[in-house]
Amino acid sequence: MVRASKVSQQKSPAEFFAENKTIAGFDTPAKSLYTSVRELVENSLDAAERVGVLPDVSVTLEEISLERFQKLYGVEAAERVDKGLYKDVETERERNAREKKQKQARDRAEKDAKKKAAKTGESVEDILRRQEAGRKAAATKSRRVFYRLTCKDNGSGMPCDDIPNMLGRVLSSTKYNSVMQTRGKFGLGAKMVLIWSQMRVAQPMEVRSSIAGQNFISFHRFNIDLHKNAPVVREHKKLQNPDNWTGTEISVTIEGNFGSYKQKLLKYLKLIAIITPYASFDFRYVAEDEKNSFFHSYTRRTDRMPDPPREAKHHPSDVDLELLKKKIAGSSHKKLSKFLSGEFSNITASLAGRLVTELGGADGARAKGKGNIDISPKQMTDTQLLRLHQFMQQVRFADPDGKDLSPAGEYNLRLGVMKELNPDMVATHEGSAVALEGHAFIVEAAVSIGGKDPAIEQNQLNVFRFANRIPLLFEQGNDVITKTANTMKWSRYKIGLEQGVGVFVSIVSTKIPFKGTSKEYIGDNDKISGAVKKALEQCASQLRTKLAKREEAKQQGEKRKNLELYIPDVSRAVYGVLNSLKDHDSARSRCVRDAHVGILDRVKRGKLLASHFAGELEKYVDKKYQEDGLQYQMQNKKKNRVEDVFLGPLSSERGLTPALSNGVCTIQFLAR
Ligand SMILES: Nc1ncnc2c1ncn2[C@@H]1O[C@H](COP(=O)(O)OP(=O)(O)OP(=O)(O)O)[C@@H](O)[C@H]1O
Repeated sequence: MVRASKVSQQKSPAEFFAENKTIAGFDTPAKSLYTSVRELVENSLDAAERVGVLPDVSVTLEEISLERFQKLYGVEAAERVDKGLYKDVETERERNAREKKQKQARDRAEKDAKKKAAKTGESVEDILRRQEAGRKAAATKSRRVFYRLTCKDNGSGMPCDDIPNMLGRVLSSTKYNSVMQTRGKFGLGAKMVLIWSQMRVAQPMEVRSSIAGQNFISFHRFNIDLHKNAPVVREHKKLQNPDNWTGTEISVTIEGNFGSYKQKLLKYLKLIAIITPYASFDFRYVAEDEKNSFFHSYTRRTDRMPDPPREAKHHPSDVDLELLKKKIAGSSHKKLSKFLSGEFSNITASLAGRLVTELGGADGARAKGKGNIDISPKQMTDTQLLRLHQFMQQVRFADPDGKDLSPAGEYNLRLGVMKELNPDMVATHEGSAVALEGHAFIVEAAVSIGGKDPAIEQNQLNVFRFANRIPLLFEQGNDVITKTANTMKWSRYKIGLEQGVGVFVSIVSTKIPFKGTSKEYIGDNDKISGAVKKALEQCASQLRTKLAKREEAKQQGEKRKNLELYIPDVSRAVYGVLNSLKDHDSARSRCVRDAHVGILDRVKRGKLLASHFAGELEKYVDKKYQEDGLQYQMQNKKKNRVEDVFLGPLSSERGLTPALSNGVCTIQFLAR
């Protein structure tokens, strides 16, 4: 018989997430390293944008080998005496088994290498050497490695007293209680970085931060007491701030595996640079072996930051009873109608009046002559509240308009794609706001064709997803954006995949319906899918027009080239005929009209050569194509065709002198 445990147990949120860290994106050491960088970078961007500052974010990742880690933190292993205790010391049996296995693997590899060599012409030795290098690299990847991760920004900074709570207490955030587009959402990310550190490294997090107008930098070192879900501050001091720096620098030591996630991490940074071209990102990797260190800089390409997102009110259709009670408790409205119009979006004063009258009737108050229900919300009984909530679910409210959202904007999206990937062609579109469960969302998209960047693979659709301007890199196949992009009939728009097509979709909303707390993908949803499709179709139609124009220009060019090809032969032939006629008087009288006598004379005197004919023919071809071009433009004018023209930013940075361009031409201003 199994006895039910009599002792009831509770778990703090910190303990829960420590035990279930996978749901927050902290799976393996490699993924945890990636997620840690991501969480800190996204907090930095939120912090800068919140105060309207162009973000400068720098990330440093310093590799710390196991040996150095042990020395650094004084945990060097004592000399081994009882060797049998250690799992990395082989027993006799284990060694024999390993050697046997290795021999079998070697024999197999040799056999395979011989087969491959016969096929490819490569030498067996080369193949084996490469395999050995691969094995060594895999062995390196499986070694335990630690990293000192530091992320510094120029954002809002954090009030000194808030730091331990905001970063050392799970489920604490300044982004709760507001209906607002933010990257952060759960009040979890930075704390998970510390919890991950505590689980493998047990070192505190260090935070330096200063807010505007503060003449010192606050410094904190702290851990989380998982059981109490509370910060444990180990050191707190005020440092001098001679440069009046505002921002935050968070530093933590974690276990990780950069080798396995290097490409993922760099892709993440590239994508975040695409969607935030007004930010500058530095990524410095400091390896144990200096030659493996590197530095990547993603430069700011515009000072035009999207208007920051604004706090919106809750939409009445997305309000549950608990939220209703909370809002009532926190409000000072004396009348229900004022409460409704003051606290919720899409309820005007007149609608609030209608709602209250209707509610009074339905509630029986009006029918019983007890006056209406426009009382203080705080005096409402539980039944009245339940009734109000149900009523709010039945009423048809206008959708939220999305005015408080902050999409990257077509300009930024185009600029980001151009600066990071430099494709041959790109089209962008920003859709209008759509509502989903009381939250507005906007889909913006870019579709690119070609380019040499390895991020765009040829012969396929390369889908890049963003949600609230965060790149989403995992669960690609399950995401609504990928699924929608894959159902598009690209050939209908004359878009072939040969050159590699890039599909960039960014969704912003006051509530992104992520699947899970790790914010990795958005599940299937008809409304989102419909809006994504619409945006992609718009981009695809623009590209079809551009491709048609390019094809037309190409054909013109080819025709011209073909004509030009004949010019030398034709000139030589004409000259040859004239040259043979010049001395035959009978021919002159029979075939040559007066007007041509001069030509023959000039040929005879050597004043007219084949090169002159070639020159004239070239002039003719030139003129013809200028006239055709003019005619083409006139036709377009008649059809009142308007071309999109884009003006690049005035910047002295390399490769970005301002340019006016459309599908036909580019005017480049040279900065002097
Ligand atoms: N670099 C920073 N600058 C200013 N404030 C910060 C910074 N990093 C974190 N914060 C503050 O700490 C809070 C907690 O951050 P945390 O990453 O734990 O959660 P979040 O960003 O609110 O949500 P999510 O778990 O979805 O990322 C944030 O809401 C923010 O107020």
